[in-house]
Amino acid sequence: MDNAGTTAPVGEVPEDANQHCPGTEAETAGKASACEGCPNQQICATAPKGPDPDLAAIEERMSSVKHKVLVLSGKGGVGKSTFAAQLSFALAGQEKQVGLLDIDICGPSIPKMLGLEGQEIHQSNLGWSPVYVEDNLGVMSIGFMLPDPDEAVIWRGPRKNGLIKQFVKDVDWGDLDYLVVDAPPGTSDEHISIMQYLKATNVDGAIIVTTPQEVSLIDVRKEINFCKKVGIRVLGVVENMSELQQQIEMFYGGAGGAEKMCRQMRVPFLGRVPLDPQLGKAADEGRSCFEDAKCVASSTALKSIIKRVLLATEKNG
Ligand SMILES: Nc1ncnc2c1ncn2[C@@H]1O[C@H](COP(=O)(O)OP(=O)(O)OP(=O)(O)O)[C@@H](O)[C@H]1O
Ligand code: SF4
Repeated sequence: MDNAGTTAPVGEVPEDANQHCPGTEAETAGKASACEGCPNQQICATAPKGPDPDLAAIEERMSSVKHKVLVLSGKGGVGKSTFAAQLSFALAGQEKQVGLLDIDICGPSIPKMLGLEGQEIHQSNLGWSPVYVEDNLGVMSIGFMLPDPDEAVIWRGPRKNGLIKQFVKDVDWGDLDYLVVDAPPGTSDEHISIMQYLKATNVDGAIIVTTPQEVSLIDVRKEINFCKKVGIRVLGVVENMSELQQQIEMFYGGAGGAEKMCRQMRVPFLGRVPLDPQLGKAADEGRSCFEDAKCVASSTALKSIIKRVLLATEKNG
């Protein structure tokens, strides 16, 4: 799809005034104007309480999105963005209308993984227009706003929160079957923000990506507990890079750790994706692995996982 159909490029994200407050002892503590946009508001004792006036606009915007799925991981580098990108390609390949939202503000890799590096966001009278891979696959990421992809984004929580709010309130997604949200690793400001904004809008749930290593699984347990705490359903866990194609177990402990952990934590196990250099190559080149015969090992595994995701979400209506 031609992305140039709209008007002026969106400029730099405006500076958020509230970068100063480390916690409840700030001199501005509790003043509504100073606290606006701060992701700590839900947990801050001195934050002014009251409904966020933007929530109604977010609900309105999200009312045209049928299913919302978050892709999370405890640790970085486990393949979460790769999974989110391939999930989006797969859903779009099934004629679904798909939006992929990258809220990894400090490390946006989605533009590269979708082959959209160097693209810019445009604005129309309906809001920010996503960048389109295909007519039915639109993408939004801070990566489109950075003049240099190597530039480091060093933002405090309130400013990240402000941008995430804009992503769910101001992006003209249109009617979507699926909005896939790629979050940064861990449970940080971005997670609190997205949960806060999407919770009221019927999120289907979260998919958690991990590797079989125990250090990764420890963080997955935290991630599952975080989801339970904020009331987001865990659709299931994906064990990525689970084995070498030659059946060599790379990680101490080998494959299967995630499935055992899922039984203990009583969450669904969605399946394993093998370590497949062809999948890494497809991700680096911004391509769908489903259209590459060389990716047969990983794409077969991904297809059966995505089938389970579809079953779990479509049961929701
Ligand atoms: N199954 C796999 N086989 C081979 N390479 C993979 C596989 N999954 C992911 N990779 C590669 O591993 C690297 C890390 O993946 P990715 O960026 O998706 O991880 P991430 O969890 O999103 O990381 P972060 O959130 O820290 O940016 C990428 O180069 C990707 O191509
Ligand atoms: S809500 Fe945020 S800005 Fe307001 S007092 Fe608490 S920590 Fe500071």
